[in-house]
Amino acid sequence: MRSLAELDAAVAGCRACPRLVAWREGVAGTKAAFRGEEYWARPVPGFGPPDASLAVVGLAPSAHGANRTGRMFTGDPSGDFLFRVLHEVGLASQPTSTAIGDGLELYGTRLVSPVRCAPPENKPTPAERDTCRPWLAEELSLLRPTLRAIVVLGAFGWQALLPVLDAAGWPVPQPRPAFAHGAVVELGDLRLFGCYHVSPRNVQTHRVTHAMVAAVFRAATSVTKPD
Ligand SMILES: O=c1cc[nH]c(=O)[nH]1
Repeated sequence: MRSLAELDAAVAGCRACPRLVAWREGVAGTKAAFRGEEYWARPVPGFGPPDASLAVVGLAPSAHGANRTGRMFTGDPSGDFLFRVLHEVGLASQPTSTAIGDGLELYGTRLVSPVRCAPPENKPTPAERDTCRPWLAEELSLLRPTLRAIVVLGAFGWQALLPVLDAAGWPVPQPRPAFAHGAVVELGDLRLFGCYHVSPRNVQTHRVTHAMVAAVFRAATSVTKPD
């Protein structure tokens, strides 16, 4: 079995989905605010320690966020929101995440994604989600010895994750539970928490607020850090 660092390196070299390869590379440098910056423009590995007890499942890197910086949720408005919450609940060393090398550390928490490449309009196809699935499956199996809780940001991540957990032998109920904000599902020694995605649209429409997301992460940390 390879290590998480070896998996991260393999993820970053993936070229399995021609549409996503073309998009992640073609979109680099097209936003005025970041013109002249060198983009990562590759698949984005997970971010956080290999012995994390909490995983956070997002959707996919954004074109000018993680696809630019090479780190999950780093450099986009969703990340700006998420890292403020993670810092507030004691899971991040600082409330901001701007670039690899900015000093940010996550405590017991790993950010993972069902799709590793930035997709057009933030919408991966079902075929792209399925092609990307083995990366998520392998990452979760490497985290398994310490993993006790997963916060899933949005229905896409929920629907991508449950078949992975099922196939890996976690006791996923049938029919599979539906995504909802505030959903909590016990899978033996693992607890899943549903949370609306922290996308700019959800934040601007007040579908999701800082307090709502912080409450989910506090519930999750009560599992991973019971004292
Ligand atoms: O799920 C998401 C959304 C925005 N940025 C990411 O890196 N992941």
